[in-house]
Amino acid sequence: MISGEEVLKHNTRESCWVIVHGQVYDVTTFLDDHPGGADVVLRHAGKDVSEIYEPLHPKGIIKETLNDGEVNDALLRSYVDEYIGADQILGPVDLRSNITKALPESAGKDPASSQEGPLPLSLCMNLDDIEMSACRIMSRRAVTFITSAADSLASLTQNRKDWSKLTFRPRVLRDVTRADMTCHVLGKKSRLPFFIAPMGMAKIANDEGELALVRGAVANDIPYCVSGYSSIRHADLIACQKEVGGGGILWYQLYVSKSGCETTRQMVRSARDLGYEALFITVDVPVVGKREEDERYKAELDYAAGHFSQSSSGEGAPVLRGMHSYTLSWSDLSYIREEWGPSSGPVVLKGIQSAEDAKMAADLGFDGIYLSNHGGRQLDYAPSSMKTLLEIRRFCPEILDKVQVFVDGGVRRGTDIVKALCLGATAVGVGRPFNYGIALNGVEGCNKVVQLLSDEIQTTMRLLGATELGQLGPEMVNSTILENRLPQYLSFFKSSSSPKL
Ligand SMILES: Cc1cc2nc3c(=O)[nH]c(=O)nc-3n(C[C@H](O)[C@H](O)[C@H](O)COP(=O)(O)O)c2cc1C
Repeated sequence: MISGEEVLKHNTRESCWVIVHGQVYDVTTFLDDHPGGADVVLRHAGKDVSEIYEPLHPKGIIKETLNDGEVNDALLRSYVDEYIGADQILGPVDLRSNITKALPESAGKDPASSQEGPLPLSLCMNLDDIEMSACRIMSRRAVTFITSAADSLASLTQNRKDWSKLTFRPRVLRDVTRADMTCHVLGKKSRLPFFIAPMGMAKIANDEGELALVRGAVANDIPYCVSGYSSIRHADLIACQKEVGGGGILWYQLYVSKSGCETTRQMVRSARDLGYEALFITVDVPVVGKREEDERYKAELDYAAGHFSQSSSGEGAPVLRGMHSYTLSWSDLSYIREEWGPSSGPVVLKGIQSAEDAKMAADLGFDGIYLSNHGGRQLDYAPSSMKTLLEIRRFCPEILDKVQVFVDGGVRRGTDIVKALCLGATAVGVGRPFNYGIALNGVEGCNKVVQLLSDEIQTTMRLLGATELGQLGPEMVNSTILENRLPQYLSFFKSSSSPKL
């Protein structure tokens, strides 16, 4: 048994201990690999961090990891095994001793303390109402994490603006009693042509986290692409899907970790064995973008605590934010596909932002491409998914017959979704609004987001003169403004060599 006083002495970068649920861990060597950065751990070094740790990490992630043989969620184990060895569990803390507790932090005033309460869901008329209402009740930490985007926010704002630059060309005098929104995605039928985009750490928005999103996906029979950084164990999400009736479609989103090929293989294997129906490999995060509001928030906490960054990287060291593989290349995708296996379901590349890469993915036989700039969180001034889609239509339209195309970023209206479908998208991803929905009222909030979008899609279809999605086509949209802004010259005109997988 280790006393609380003893643990408190280990509060530096050289020796950093923490207590989680009664166990003392030496996390010194893990500091630089902590996904949230070393500073957040160092701020609480020597203390009992259970209350802060709990909402952000899947239950039992450390304990089960170290409990050999009893782990059934290798997706988590592979990650933690990599960083926390058995010798880093130092033993139970003496509960009679003086234990210093780290309390959940908040920099500045939480929106939750504002006088204005949330709007009841029944008074939310669109996704902007849902966002405004959720931001009134979420902690500042949650608002910061969910809303933040890269640098000058150019990609973030352009995402929304580009949807508004497309206008419709409706046909009238058609019988539109019926408006069938069924769509076929990656070999499955979905009731609606949109899905829940992958977002890590959903527990930051609501205690149920990803479970609320799984329940919502099942209840509405739509796909949910679960983030590899889920704050609920993947095994529990799959179990939940079965418990609530087995509808919906769950896809697994993979981040390739910098810790190497074996970790990645293990994650892919576990996702496959758990029964995820498709693998989405995120390829736009060799490093994490410079999300200044996130960084400001952390800096303010440090400043308030009189704690200054103990970052180990010296001056002049390369800035490689995050813990993803920054060497990931086209040729690495072959081992990932091989591990997933040919009969385990489709494989899609998420984060494609140019016609060249779209063509490369199609030529290499991927089942889908997911055009996305990560909700403006990665490269500032990256193209919106709509610009990339139009670029593909102009420079390599033949690939639209070979791969399914997913788009996301700034989608807040049914009209945005219909525009994307008219121009060749198979289905459309919606991110932040689902986090805002569950923040307001768990699965009910998720259902409300689905209901608002589905109502808007149906109405748009009817007003366009379409009774099923197959009738939507490019002639129903005027995209001239965006087409005039497309690049003139693409690199694949000069290169004949594509990598082979
Ligand atoms: C809070 C948050 C967490 C995210 N986490 C992931 C993730 O774990 N994996 C991933 O591929 N994309 C992630 N994304 C990007 C989304 O999948 C999606 O591309 C983006 O949110 C779409 O833009 P929208 O939020 O404007 O709808 C995240 C986005 C947000 C806002």
